[in-house]
Amino acid sequence: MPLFRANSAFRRLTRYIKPYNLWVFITVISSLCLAAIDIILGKAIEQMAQGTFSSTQNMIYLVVGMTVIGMPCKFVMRYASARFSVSALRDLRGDLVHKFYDLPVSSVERKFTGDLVSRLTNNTALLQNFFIQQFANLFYLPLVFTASLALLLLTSWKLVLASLALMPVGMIITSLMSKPIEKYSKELQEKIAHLNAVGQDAIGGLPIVKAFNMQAVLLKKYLVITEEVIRRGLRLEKRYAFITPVGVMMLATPIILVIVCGGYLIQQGELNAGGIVLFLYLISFILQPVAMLPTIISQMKEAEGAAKHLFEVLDWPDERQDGKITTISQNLKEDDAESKDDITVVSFEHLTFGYNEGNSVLKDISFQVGQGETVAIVGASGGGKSTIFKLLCGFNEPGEHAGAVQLFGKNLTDWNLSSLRSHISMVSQEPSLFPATIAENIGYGRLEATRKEIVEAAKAAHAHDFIVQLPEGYETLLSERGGGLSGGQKQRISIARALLKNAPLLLLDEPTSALDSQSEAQVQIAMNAAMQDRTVLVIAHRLSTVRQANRIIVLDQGSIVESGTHEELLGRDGVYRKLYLQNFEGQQTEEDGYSLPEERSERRDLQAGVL
Ligand SMILES: Nc1ncnc2c1ncn2[C@@H]1O[C@H](COP(=O)(O)OP(=O)(O)OP(=O)(O)O)[C@@H](O)[C@H]1O
Repeated sequence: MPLFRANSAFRRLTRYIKPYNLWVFITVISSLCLAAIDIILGKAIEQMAQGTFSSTQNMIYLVVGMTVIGMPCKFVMRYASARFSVSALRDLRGDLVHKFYDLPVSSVERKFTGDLVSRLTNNTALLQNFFIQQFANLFYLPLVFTASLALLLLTSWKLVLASLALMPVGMIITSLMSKPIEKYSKELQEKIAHLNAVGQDAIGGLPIVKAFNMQAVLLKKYLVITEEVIRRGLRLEKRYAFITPVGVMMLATPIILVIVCGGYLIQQGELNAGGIVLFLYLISFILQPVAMLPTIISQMKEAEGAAKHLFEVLDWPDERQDGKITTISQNLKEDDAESKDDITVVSFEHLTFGYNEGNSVLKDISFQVGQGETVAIVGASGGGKSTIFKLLCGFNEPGEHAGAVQLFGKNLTDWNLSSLRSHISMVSQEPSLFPATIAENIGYGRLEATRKEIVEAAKAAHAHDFIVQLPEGYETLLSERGGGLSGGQKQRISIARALLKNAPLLLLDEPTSALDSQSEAQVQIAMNAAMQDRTVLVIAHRLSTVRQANRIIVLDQGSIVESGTHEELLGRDGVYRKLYLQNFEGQQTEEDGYSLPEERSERRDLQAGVL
């Protein structure tokens, strides 16, 4: 049967159903009981019509008895099939979410979020509904069909043949018509996923959409995809519409044939009235499965399409799970003070890296960051600053012969990625918040942290004061976009999270978004707290940050063109000086509270072109 052919999506689904075999068993047993009840009643009706049943009173007892047993059977059948379907699909959803976390960041970046969410919600719902609605039928219908057919064949094989003569024709037509349903359904699911992606992005990017008056353009795009969804949906529905009258025809014609041909057989003395009554009662149990067959086959194909779409995700390659290094080597431990200053936390050795073959984003990069050092990376947009961070977090990995990246003295490729990340705190340019309370958002930095530690981290990040002023304080529920909080407040929550994690290496991507000067000053203070006594690599956009750094690395189109302290670099007539003149000189450094008097005069000097 194609349903469970080797490696088919349904076969893979059975793995999810297996743990709930008890509920599957209950579903099967209750559906078989229901089939048995129908057959017993059919037999009794035949005997009644033939006048061979013991008494009318016994018949009533039998009908009432069967109904009393049948009703709970129906309940159990429906509940048990829902029970195993919901449980199995919950596990599958869990595996999918787990899979999303196991996927390399680089491969998820290329996918539409809406598409992944749609697979997780729409496709699993489709499968769940199929199992709830049709699974029991897969047992009930064949049994009731076979038993009814056997009884009717024993009564009059001629009438069986005559009444079901057109059945094979209907089945062939149905089978031919339902063939493309699986393909159509998969294509529809893909389009729905695309539609969800566009819809989700419209909601996520609402401020920008409005600010740029992009509503009309995006709405048009949405409507074009909606049209496409409708077109594909209707193409699928057309198939169902073709199949439905065939089903009706298959249901109606045998009954007419039973009456016409049965009457003829009675005239010929080959059948009695009881036989006709039995036929009219039992034929429905033959016709019902046959009439439902097209729907079941179509829904099955649709479900198979959805399952394939899901298993496709589960088959995407995972991020590597190997790597024997799981902790910082002994020489980095606090108590080993001797060589502390010589310890290299980050080391890039002649690293060349590109996202696409033949297109190097980083070219022959070499630099080191020692323990306790703060190193700032500066450079024009697109120069490769964030790519360095992505490499350090293992989101992307360098090729085999393209130089080396070492963290805490070990090659990136030898590190177990999850362990490596537990040694790194990261604050990204855009604050990343999750749909959870503020306390939870900070607490994600260290799951075992106590409330006291969370509050301390918030205080250190200068977030505590505004948090306690919120009506629900630390229990304020945030949306994933942190609605209700200012940009600077969101950033300080992200910094508090990084502070709580207290990892030995801090990667800090300074926010460039226009925060008002007060917010910016507070974020700056929070950042300084985070940088205190830590090894920090910071993508710097602010003068006060570069001035604090022990060393500045200047990236230009993927290459390190200069490196040194702020003063050293200003002394050279190089890229840094140009950047300084372009970007830093206009900054309101007085407001961040960190500008030095000589900085202001220096700026005047630079403006006058003296330096
Ligand atoms: N996932 C990716 N796939 C392909 N190319 C990428 C990817 N991410 C970045 N790039 C490219 O790599 C180059 C460096 O990007 P990167 O984000 O590292 O620059 P950046 O210096 O951090 O820029 P900015 O200051 O604007 O954030 C750019 O040309 C960018 O287009």
